[in-house]
Amino acid sequence: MQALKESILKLITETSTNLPPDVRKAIRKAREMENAGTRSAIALSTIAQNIVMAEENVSPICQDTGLPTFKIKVPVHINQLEITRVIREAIAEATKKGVLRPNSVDSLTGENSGNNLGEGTPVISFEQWEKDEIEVRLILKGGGCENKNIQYSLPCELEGLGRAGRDLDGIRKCILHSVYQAQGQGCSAGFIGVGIGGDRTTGFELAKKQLFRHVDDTNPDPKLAELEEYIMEKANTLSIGTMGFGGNVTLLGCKIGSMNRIPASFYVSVAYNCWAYRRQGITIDPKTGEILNWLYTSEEKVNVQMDEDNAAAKDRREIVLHTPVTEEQVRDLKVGDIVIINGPIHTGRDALHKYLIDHDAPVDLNGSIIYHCGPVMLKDEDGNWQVKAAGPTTSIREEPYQGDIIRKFGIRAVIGKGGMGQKTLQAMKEHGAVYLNAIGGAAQYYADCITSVDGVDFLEFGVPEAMWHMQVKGFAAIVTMDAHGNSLHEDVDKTSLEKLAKLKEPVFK
Ligand SMILES: O=C(O)C[C@H](O)C(=O)O
Ligand code: SF4
Repeated sequence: MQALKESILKLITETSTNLPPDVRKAIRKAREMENAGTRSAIALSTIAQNIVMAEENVSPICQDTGLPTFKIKVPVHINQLEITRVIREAIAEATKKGVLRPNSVDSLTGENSGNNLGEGTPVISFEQWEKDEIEVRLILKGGGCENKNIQYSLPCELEGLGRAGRDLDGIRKCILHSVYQAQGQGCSAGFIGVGIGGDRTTGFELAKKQLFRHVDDTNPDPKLAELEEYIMEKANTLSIGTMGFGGNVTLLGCKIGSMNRIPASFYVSVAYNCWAYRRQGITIDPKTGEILNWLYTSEEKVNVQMDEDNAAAKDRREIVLHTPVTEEQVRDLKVGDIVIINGPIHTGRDALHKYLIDHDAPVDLNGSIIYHCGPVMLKDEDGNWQVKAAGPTTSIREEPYQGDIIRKFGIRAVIGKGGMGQKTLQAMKEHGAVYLNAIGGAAQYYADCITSVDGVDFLEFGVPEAMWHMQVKGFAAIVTMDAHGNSLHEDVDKTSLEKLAKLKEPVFK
């Protein structure tokens, strides 16, 4: 199997950089459903642009290339140990090339292995089958949407929907609730895989297995097909929209599987996948290791871009900010404004926020903008850092720290995605700061706005967690929390909960 490593490397590269046609089709359809000029339409336009850039640059669609998970089917005589060894080599090589971000972190020490290899990473599972070829499927599911997975134990009480019993209607309620609770934090509009039954482990496995189905297939079980269709229709009435900006499209796909359970347990497990739904598969010749077929392809090229892409945003103020920013400038901003940033900004996420609580910052952060981002970085031949991908990460993880850090260091704006909570909103009001929502997953689009890397601190935290000092030009984001106590995230949460409550009455008897 000489060619196996090359084939796996191609699979990893294709999965990370080129969104499959069925996913593109779903995004295209979403674009057609949103009205031009709205926040969600603008976000989808950026997403579409990013998809095209990733394919052209052969670079990650999103900087979070997730936990690489391989599902492999082999004929009986195949050596699984050899395949595992080759996959691990290919993963390390893809990381070196910047196709994958180094994402494997020791849970006790926090140390990043630097090559995506470590205890439990990547995930590789085998199954035997009667066919002659090898099938390898890969999913790169990022952390933000993984954090939005949810498991319900029936019966239970659900916000907005009341009691969910041990029947099809209870299952219906859980699935609707799973979409509501994700809000924009998992980079909506998303796809869900649902597993009914099993135990806590096999339920989630079944849910994730659904994510390998084609977006446009029909469930062979007519009851589940009906439920999938119902969820697709109703989830889109919640008006959560792209990135939680409000809008007509909240869910892009719903796939449901069912398995037996034991009498005392009744789980509904939901795996939430962001729009950057990166999964691909190949069949391989077991003699040569060469690729025979790609599993998620189509004859026609699906164009995600539209004529409206250059249309101006309707009724929206566009404000250019040069860093450092003054209190007066941020107090003038309102929810809904588009901000274009020029000048130096600094990245910071989980490790940095924890550190800054009781340490000084390595640079002056007065008037600065902090970007919640863990980029993919590569050093070029001259030893200079190059940004390979740099979209925002989910900000809510910094909620316990952010307010204190804004006050302590005089930060004027935070860029991230998914919004933050009351504690941060309060600090922004008191101190004079804003939250700027960038488009999650648009890692190529934002990498393009970074004109140079001035330096890095805390590289010992690992590439994603380090504090990168960058110069940006034309970096666009939307004000979703302002210094007057307004939060678009709170508003969308509230209205979507009201809409969820409208779906309380039983549907499936
Ligand atoms: O880790 C990241 O860069 C992003 C993450 O996938 C997230 O959605 O928060
Ligand atoms: S940032 Fe968004 S698009 Fe990227 S992996 Fe996380 S949830 Fe997915």
